[in-house]
Amino acid sequence: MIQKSHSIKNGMPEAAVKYQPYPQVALTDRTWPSKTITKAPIWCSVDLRDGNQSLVDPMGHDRKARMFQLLLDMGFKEIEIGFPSASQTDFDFARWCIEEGNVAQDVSLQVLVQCRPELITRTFEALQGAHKPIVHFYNSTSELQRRVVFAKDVAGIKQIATDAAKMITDMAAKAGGGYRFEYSPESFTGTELEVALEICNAVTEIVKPTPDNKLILNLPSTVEMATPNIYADQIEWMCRNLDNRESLIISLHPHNDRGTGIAATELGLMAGADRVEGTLFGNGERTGNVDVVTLALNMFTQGVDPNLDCSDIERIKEVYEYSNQMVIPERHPYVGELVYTAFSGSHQDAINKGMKAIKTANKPQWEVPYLPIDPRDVGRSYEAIIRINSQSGKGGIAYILQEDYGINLPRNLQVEFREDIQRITDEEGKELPSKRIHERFIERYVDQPGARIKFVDHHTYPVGEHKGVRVVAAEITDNGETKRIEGKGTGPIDGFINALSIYLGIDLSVADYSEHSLQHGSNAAAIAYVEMEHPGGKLFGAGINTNIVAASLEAIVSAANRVLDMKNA
Ligand SMILES: CC(=O)SCCNC(=O)CCNC(=O)[C@H](O)C(C)(C)COP(=O)(O)OP(=O)(O)OC[C@H]1O[C@@H](n2cnc3c(N)ncnc32)[C@H](O)[C@@H]1OP(=O)(O)O
Ligand SMILES: CC(C)C(=O)C(=O)O
Repeated sequence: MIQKSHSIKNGMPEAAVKYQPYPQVALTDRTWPSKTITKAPIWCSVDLRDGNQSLVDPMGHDRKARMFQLLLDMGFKEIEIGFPSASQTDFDFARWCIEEGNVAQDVSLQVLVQCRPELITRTFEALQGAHKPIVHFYNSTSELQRRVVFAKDVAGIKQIATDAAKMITDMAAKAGGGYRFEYSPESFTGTELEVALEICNAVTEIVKPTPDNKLILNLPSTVEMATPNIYADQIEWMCRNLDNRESLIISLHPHNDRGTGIAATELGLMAGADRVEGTLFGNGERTGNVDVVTLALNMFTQGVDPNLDCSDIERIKEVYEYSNQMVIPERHPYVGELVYTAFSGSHQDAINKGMKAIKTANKPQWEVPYLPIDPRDVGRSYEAIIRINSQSGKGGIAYILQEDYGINLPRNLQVEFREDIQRITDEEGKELPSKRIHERFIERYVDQPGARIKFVDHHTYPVGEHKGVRVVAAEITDNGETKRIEGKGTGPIDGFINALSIYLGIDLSVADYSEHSLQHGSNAAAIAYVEMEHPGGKLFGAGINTNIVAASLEAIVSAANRVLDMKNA
């Protein structure tokens, strides 16, 4: 039984009694902090092995085959297809990949095996006929596992690794060569560096790699135990001290127990590693393996070609969800449903302005606030960039009306309409879809069901001796009754507002006016906006018509109706 901690603090056992801090690495002249990642590593997908071994229901043939095809399509050149000595399913899948998988010659199939003779023999059976397969053998080397799991000292653990290395290289030679090898001191992050170095060097001595036929030395963060800088120190230390470094490919295999798998991998690459093993979106044991899609897209957004095709992230997600039978959360980097969406006002305002600026600048560089990547680069659209709820502002509402309906609200109308939308979102406490925002705009400013005044028609004619002044004679309905009204002005807007002011007995004037064509919808209509000054202040009206003058006069009527509503309220 696990001994109970005596002292309790904040309801939990006292941390310093139950857990120990991870030791620092003695590397005062570390160089990785000033390095940058300038090229993609060699990628190896371990979805079909490490990912698969963590699933509630491991993949059968169909789920594996679909994932395998995706990995090939994405451009992985090294794919760990399973642990063929562990199960018939994995054995048969290896045979299928070799015999029917249509694997190009530049792709290496990789399989995992423990350092156990019967499993190694079976692994070679599974690999017969494969082109340059990678035999990946491992044994655990950590202090804890040496003591608790294997009950062996360092020499005994080293012996497990070297015996397997001998057996594997002999079997490969007997089979006529053509194999590649990978060795992992599993639980590396729990292993003293000198011990890991001694065991790795012993394996290297047996495998005898050359610069043309390198050994992959995989240094896994089997369990992530410390901050990412410590992993980077460990990798730099190993890279400096390993024998025959030029004949080695140093590989990372990070897990994500502390939630810093990505950071650890990036720092590990800066520290000198050449290769990364990981899974799509980070499926894997416990909190997962490192997420290779995020890693690749992190590189991409730094201007580095990631050498992995992530251009159809929806397909990657779909296959991930089918094959792993797991669901990707909404906030997952680059792929989550909500990661390209802003609900909050200031973010929406900045995105709206950024998108406009990028269109105007017409430059290839992407620079939109709050969007570190152009969603279209991964096959996502701009549709969901902005969604409206009670946290939203005028910029977001304006963006939606512009993008979805071609309605380009003047700034002061954005402010006015936002107050109306805010009332609704506060009342309902939910997201307001784009369609409802548009319906609300049309109802309030354009259609105005139940409004007192409707515009019907107008014509203008000159006023005898006054140059430039015209009479506007218009037909309107007032609560359904047809009325003829008349006014004077320099143009139809001026004259019509004069006519309405006289008719309603309210002093009205135009404070601002604008219009534009409406590209959306079947009719090529125009929309006009009028900001109307009245004794109680200013407010907006809008009109939509295929005739631009009619649209303007409708906008005046719209504003007048709203003034009347205010007076009656
Ligand atoms: C960190 C990782 O992801 S490592 C990969 C882990 N993946 C898997 O285990 C998935 C597939 N594994 C399996 O299906 C099974 O474990 C098998 C078929 C490989 C082996 O099954 P079994 O022999 O029945 O059982 P089990 O796994 O419990 O064997 C453990 C034994 O192997 C030894 N062992 C474990 N790993 C290794 C290794 N890498 N090299 C040599 N011996 C090992 C253990 O010390 C233990 O020995 P003991 O029986 O003397 O106590
Ligand atoms: C076999 C090794 C590489 C492994 O999966 C791990 O350490 O997590």
